[in-house]
Amino acid sequence: MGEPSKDRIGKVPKHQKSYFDVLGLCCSSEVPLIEKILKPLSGVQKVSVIVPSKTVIVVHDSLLISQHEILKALNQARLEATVRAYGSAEITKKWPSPYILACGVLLVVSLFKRFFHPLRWFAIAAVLVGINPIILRGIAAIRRLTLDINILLLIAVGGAVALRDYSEAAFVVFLFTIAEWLESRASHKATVGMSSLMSMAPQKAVLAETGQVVDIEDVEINTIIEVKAGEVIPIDGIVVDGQSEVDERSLTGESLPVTKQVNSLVWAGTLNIDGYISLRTTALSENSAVAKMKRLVEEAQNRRSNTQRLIDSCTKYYTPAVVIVAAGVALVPLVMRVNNPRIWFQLALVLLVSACPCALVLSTPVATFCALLKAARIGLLIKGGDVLEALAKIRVVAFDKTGTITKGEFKVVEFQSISSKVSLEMLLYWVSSIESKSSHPMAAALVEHARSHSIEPKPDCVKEFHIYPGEGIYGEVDGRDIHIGNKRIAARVLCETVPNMEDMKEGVTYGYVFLDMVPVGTYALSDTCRIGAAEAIKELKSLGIKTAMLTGDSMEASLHAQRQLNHVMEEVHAELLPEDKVQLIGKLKSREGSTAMVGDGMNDAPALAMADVGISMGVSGSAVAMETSHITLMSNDICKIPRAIRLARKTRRMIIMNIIFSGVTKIAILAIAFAGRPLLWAAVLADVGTCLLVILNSMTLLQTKTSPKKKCCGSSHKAHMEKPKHAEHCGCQDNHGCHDHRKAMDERRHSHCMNHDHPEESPAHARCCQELATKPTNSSQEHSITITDARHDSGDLQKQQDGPDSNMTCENQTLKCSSNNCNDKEKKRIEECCMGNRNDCGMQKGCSSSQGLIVERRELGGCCRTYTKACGSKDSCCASGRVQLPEIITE
Ligand SMILES: Nc1ncnc2c1ncn2[C@@H]1O[C@H](COP(=O)(O)OP(=O)(O)OP(=O)(O)O)[C@@H](O)[C@H]1O
Ligand SMILES: [Zn+2]
Repeated sequence: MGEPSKDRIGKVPKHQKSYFDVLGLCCSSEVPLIEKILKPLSGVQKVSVIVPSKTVIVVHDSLLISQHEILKALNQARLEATVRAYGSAEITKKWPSPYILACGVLLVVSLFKRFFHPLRWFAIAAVLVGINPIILRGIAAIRRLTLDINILLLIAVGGAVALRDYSEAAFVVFLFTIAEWLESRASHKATVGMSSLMSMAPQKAVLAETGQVVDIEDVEINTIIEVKAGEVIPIDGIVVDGQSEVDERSLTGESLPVTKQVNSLVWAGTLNIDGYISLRTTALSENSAVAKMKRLVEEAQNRRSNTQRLIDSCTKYYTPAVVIVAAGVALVPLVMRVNNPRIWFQLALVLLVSACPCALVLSTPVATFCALLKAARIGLLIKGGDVLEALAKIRVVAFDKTGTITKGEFKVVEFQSISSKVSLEMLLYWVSSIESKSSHPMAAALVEHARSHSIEPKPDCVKEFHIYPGEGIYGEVDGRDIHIGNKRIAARVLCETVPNMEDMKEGVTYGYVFLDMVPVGTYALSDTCRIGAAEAIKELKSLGIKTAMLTGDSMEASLHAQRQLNHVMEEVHAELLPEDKVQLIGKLKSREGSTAMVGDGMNDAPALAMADVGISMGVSGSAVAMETSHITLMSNDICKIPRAIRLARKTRRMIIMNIIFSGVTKIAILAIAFAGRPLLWAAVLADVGTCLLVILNSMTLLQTKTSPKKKCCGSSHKAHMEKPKHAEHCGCQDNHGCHDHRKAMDERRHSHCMNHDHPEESPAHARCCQELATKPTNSSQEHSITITDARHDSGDLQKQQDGPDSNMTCENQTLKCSSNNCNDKEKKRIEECCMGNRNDCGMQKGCSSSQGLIVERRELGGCCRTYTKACGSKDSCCASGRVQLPEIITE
């Protein structure tokens, strides 16, 4: 991170990234040409060519070479390049050029030569009018000593004219130019998708102190910047002032706004919907999550898949080979003075045109490009075509437990001192101080537990600190050696007898605190499964994929999770060290075949790297996991895994289809030609037509839903019938029915609608808010449907986990509450239930004190907000937060 800022201070080289739309970029056989042109230019550092969207990205030193000079170099080669303004995709020509149209008209006129013979000269005119761009590009290709489709076509046209087949020549010119135009129109759509990714983050930021507008590249870490309502957040940061709803769709694919307040993390490229916030930046703009995503998507385009490599290396020999054969077919009969050399000559021309492997070369990259784009739109970052290919072949998916299958939001069920010499306060102080240095999800819960006992952790008092992966942590506080962790850590401190905790609640994770070699404290933590988890796994099963759980947690805790999942997981492996996970992945690979691993933490990174496909959770997840993985789920929604696999399989089918299609048409044309009917126009039509069809076919990947039959939450649920209504309600397009925090989301939407007005944003949205204002009862009813359903989704699981009451009751109560019928007794019950159920309202997570941990705030967004805004007092969170709906609106 130090390097770029040095650059800035020194002001010497200024790296610039320029985007060019290059219309003359027809297939990937032109990629080496463009590289040949640009790479030798001084100041050009990196060139990437994205064929499907006809984009060339150049990283260059703007002092040595300007955008304009690069443009000139490209256009000298007749590549029809234009500079793309930041993020905007140029609208390609709506209509074909007048030359193409004139060419077409002249051609049609010439077809009447049967009735009036001189009309055939119109065909020559058509050729002359239309051929200009082909000639120019052909000349440029010759200068570069390459053989491309333009030259092949020129030979073919010249040959047809020599044979006095004027109409044939005109047909070839017209078909080729019109098809090119069609292609550029088709790929424009892909370009738009691509640039919508690129334009996500704005280029300027506003400094909060001075109001000065600066380039985002010049913003250092820890700068305070401001973002007004309706603006896109320019750089990743932590909110230091204000609160707002933020639309994170561009990053996570989730369409419901997330509430942000002080200490929330916000990401560049997400939209601040309705509030004024100022934030402290946590990254340089080039390292923000969205910049990383952009980089990855761009790199993904350049990473060729195996199929593509195969095709590319074949076509290297294909074109010259066909040209040689064509020359042979034309010349040999001539030399041998056969009777009818004309037919052989025509055959040679057909062969020449067929020598262009355009469609074949396009078939993989275009499909891959569309699939990657589609994936990015639903919040899945796939790092390349080869990953997509590997994903289609997956036989087993292994999941890490904590933070992947489960939410990773632990509750402290039990925390006690077991030594008469150590008070509970002392124990809490030691544990929280040490844990505050750890990023393990358990650490957050323990720290929060101490806070709830009014004990502030003092990380500064921790002298030594060490993490034992899979075991726990060690720290030296005020001269005392403290170990915290599981049974393994007991062995490490040579403590032989671990306190017995068998009578604790089932399914919790036990932990021990050791002072030197003596156990002084015990605790138990519980975690719950993500709501979509069981469905996601079931869906994988329906795709014929095996699933396994690999966890560092105890056997009891993992079996408990397995029970929550209704035993859908085929294998459960517990108490694993990071290296055990790697070994197991290796075993799964050799036993079952291609294996994917899904994980979140640092401990999983080696296993993620070992797997054929490593999938990491979330932008907020560990950076190491994101780097080593092949796929990143931008939201923590594991339902997207079966979706991704479906998309990958579909893409594979698409590619195979494309290859067969383009191959078969070529062979058919050649077969007809050899059978004695060499049709030049048919060869051109087949060539450009297949190109076009391959593009259009791949494009369907962008449009269609990747989960056609079953959504992972189970389509039988009522909520899915409600979804259209729901979607319309807030103006959101994406399906988010199976979202992990459906309920929380709904609350967010709810509070979102209650707390702002911005009709200009989206009419549907405004309608939603109006509806809420005028018909509180109605809307809360709709609200409650979703809640019921969320409970329904996880109903069986929750029952097993918490016994008959708690969660379910709480939700039922809220349900009643929100319909405005709460009596005091009920309210009381709800309060109690909320107290015991932190995930519901976030009360005990420090919401009210506005000092909660960042991650928790992020997760708890909606509730916190409703809560602080509406009721302001701890005890009435769930109870009155929603009941007071109408009042808030009139407020
Ligand atoms: N910071 C910590 N504080 C307390 N205990 C810890 C800590 N880190 C690890 N442990 C203990 O070590 C065990 C294994 O941790 P590890 O990170 O390998 O796996 P995990 O996060 O529990 O589960 P998974 O592998 O499914 O993510 C934990 O279950 C916990 O008991
Ligand atoms: Zn919605």
